[in-house]
Amino acid sequence: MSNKLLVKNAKQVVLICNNGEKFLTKDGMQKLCVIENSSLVIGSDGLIKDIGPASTIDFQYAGVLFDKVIDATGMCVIPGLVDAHTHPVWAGDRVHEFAMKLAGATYMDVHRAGGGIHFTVEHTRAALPSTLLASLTGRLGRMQRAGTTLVECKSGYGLELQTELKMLEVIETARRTLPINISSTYCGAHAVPKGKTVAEATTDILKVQLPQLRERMSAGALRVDNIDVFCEQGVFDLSSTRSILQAGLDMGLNINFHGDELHPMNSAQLGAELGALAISHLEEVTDDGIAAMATAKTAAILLPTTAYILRLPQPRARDMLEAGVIVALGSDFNPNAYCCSMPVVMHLACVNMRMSMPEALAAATINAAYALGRSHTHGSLEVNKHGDLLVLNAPRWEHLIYQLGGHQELIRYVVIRGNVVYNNDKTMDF
Ligand SMILES: N=CN[C@@H](CCC(=O)O)C(=O)O
Ligand SMILES: [Zn+2]
Repeated sequence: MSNKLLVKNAKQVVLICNNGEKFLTKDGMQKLCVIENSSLVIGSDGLIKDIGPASTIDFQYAGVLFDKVIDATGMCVIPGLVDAHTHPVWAGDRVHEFAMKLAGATYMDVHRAGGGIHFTVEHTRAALPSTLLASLTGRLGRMQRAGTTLVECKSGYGLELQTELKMLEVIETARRTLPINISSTYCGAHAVPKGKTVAEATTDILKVQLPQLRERMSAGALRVDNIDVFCEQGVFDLSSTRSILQAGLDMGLNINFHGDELHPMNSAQLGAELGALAISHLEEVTDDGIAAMATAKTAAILLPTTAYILRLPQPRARDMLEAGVIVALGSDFNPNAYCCSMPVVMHLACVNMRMSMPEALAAATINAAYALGRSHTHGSLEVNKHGDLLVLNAPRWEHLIYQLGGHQELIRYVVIRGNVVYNNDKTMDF
């Protein structure tokens, strides 16, 4: 059988790491593994078969058949980007709320007034699965064209069994039919539904929603990877968060939840204690929380768009990095933060959170893959990992971050498992 793809003669190939690391911290994030004038081979199984100097690969593969050859002369190759936090299934946009927030309303002002998540819940409950699937497909396509090849997708705009399952089923259909890799998250505790107390909502999740989910998962109808809770004042408190996350863990789900966003809740300490794979947001995390996450190897998924749009204090990326926390990035795509682009997210992380460009790229590849439990197969260009990569029309990879909003011109090809899923022949010469 012929190999799927040869990407030849790239100016730079950014491997990220090359010793099977599952994540990078501290100095490891500063010194990414980059090789020059190199080629990469993806085999018939869609996995990376070989990476090396262009002349060596030319010699070794002389006469070997490839389904496709990309001449990457003058271009760069990086791993496909990993978006570790999105809410992409919903109906009803919130452009009107953006205007309210620009005029001074806070996120919780809008939420308490029955808008925010509640507005989206109302529209998502009423939407047909086919409508949700069509908009999800469009959004995932946009993300893919911006370089995302693995994305976490949450439910959480149902807050009751039927709509939560509808959302997870829509995500499942996307996972089975689209090329983009998906990590699916049950987020039934995204808000306390109108008319219910926290205790009632928690009981519904524990006694109704999770058992039904478990049943569908064991029947093979649904694959769900992670469990999420919005642990926040006025949403789910620490003790209800604990019981929901523990129940998810007992079902085999990875813990990956919203914590310490608007108030210090000790979410980081709770996550570390429960062995959470990741906690998102953390704008209000304490020093103790940071230390607990570093020790537990719980990844911090930082979301630069949230702090930017809501004008919140920035997450303390530098303190986390210095403490040895595994820092990852996500777009937080949702009706509040309408951003599909990880290159924009990396740019914001560098400018507003003071990360370096190598740190941002490590956070958007290997560390984001770790946060989703996928860093053994994704997040770096290493032999036997998935052949998911981007070819950039630029002589140095840093252009993808430096050129704010420039990804539409810079990304020449997006490749998933050796297949070109986006060929941007409109790219201009550098
Ligand atoms: N903070 C909670 N959840 C989302 C926002 C969801 C929404 O506003 O619809 C977030 O991560 O930013
Ligand atoms: Zn979120």
